[in-house]
Amino acid sequence: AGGQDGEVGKAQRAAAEVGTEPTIFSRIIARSVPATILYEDDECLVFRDVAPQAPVHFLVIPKRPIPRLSLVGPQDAQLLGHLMVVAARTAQAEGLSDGYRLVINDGKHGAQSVYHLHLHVLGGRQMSWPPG
Ligand SMILES: CCNC(=O)OC[C@H]1O[C@@H](n2cnc3c(=O)[nH]c(N)nc32)[C@H](O)[C@@H]1O
Repeated sequence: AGGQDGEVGKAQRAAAEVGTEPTIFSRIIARSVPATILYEDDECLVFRDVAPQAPVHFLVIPKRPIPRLSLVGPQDAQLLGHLMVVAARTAQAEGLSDGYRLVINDGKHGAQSVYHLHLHVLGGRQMSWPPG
């Protein structure tokens, strides 16, 4: 969805509000907003994307509300590694044996629209390259 009201437009508006208030993902963690949850532990939550861009499309998020990847430091390495291991294990559980796309969008040019760090896992169809 192009233009100002598409994901990129949403991303540009969201970029202006980074870290000002809790995101929708904090509400999903708190269960005050519903989501189809695939996995949870002390450090992270995995749930299906509300607007799937592939037959399988889920998000892996840390419970700590890190706004975006460009803000992480060495102290986050263990957590970031955990998110990737959980992404891989959940992809396997979702039957993505033919492979999948793992995406982290950072900031305006990355079309990030929710400023709570999240890993996208998309699978179940042939992905293209380069990404748009
Ligand atoms: C567009 C890529 N850049 C990005 O930042 O992705 C954010 C991702 O979060 C998804 N999403 C937004 N609100 C909700 C919600 O209430 N519930 C769920 N289950 N997913 C949501 C949205 O569809 C997008 O893929």
